[in-house]
Amino acid sequence: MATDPALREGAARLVADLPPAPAVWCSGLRKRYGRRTAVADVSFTVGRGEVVGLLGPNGAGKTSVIKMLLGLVHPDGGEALLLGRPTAEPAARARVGYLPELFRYQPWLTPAEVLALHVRLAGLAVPEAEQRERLATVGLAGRAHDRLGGFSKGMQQRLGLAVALVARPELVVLDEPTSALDPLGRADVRDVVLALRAQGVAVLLNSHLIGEVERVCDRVVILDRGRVAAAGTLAELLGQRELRLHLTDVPAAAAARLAAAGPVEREGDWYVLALPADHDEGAVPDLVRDLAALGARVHAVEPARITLEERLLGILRAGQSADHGSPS
Ligand SMILES: Nc1ncnc2c1ncn2[C@@H]1O[C@H](COP(=O)(O)OP(=O)(O)OP(=O)(O)O)[C@@H](O)[C@H]1O
Repeated sequence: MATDPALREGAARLVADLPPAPAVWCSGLRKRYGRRTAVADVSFTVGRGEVVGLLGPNGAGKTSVIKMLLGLVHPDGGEALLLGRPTAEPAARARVGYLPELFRYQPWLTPAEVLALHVRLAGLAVPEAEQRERLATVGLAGRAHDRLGGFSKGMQQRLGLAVALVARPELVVLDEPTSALDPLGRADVRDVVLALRAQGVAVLLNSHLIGEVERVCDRVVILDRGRVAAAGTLAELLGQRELRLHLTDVPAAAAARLAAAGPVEREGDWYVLALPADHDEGAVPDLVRDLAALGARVHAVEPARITLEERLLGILRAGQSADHGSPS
């Protein structure tokens, strides 16, 4: 069938004007190893320039999902696209940097040689100065020409991060990037992730260090037994803000005023009030004024918010008790 060149051009313009495909898109991913289901049903998206944390207990399926996304493990079901291309296409992975959970580089090579090798494998021309910069980013500038045989685990992990960054990726997948790092190294990785986001590079981060995820991630996907147990922005997941009040001599009218403000839990003289998500700015000062006017003695008022760790534990425990309660 002959196609009209004007029509073809118009279609090409339309496609060029579309927003870029997400960095990661997956739907209904499934994987079994023998009789064990590692991944039952996983769908999520990582937008361009977005930092998404993958959380979950041991064996939840995080590494299996990452390997399916990268085309290293063949899924039994579902679909995945990397930067808009099917993961099975090698071209899909050309602009993806990956730091695997377990890896070992050849001990006779130097960091400079490892980076040069990965640049060649990626088929890119990255100048040596830029490769040296990547080593400096991960704190290995002074060790560029030392043999890896004498490197500590943490230094190898730093090199792994440099490898993931060297070929100018548009998406970086980090599987437990800080497991061997000291606190300074962890802070360095945080800075690297934030710098990547500032450059518009998307990051998928699998880490058991929840505080780390809470500090750098825009969104979190929580996996439990091969399924997405919860997903959302930190504001969505941790949305409920709490107010801790230290009160004594609380008359019934003040207790009623407090209860009218939202659900309250009492621990001795401390009252923990869950503020409604849509509370306005005046709600807290109005409450404190009313409590005092009604005769309560107000010793302290502290804002509080549940941590991601508390939320994660709540989700996982709720999943467990739902399972125990359901008929088998
Ligand atoms: N190659 C494999 N062969 C057999 N079983 C596997 C294989 N890889 C993973 N599994 C199983 O699949 C399940 C999910 O494992 P996976 O490594 O994806 O979990 P994870 O969430 O990354 O765990 P962790 O936090 O401990 O690294 C586990 O029960 C694991 O034993």
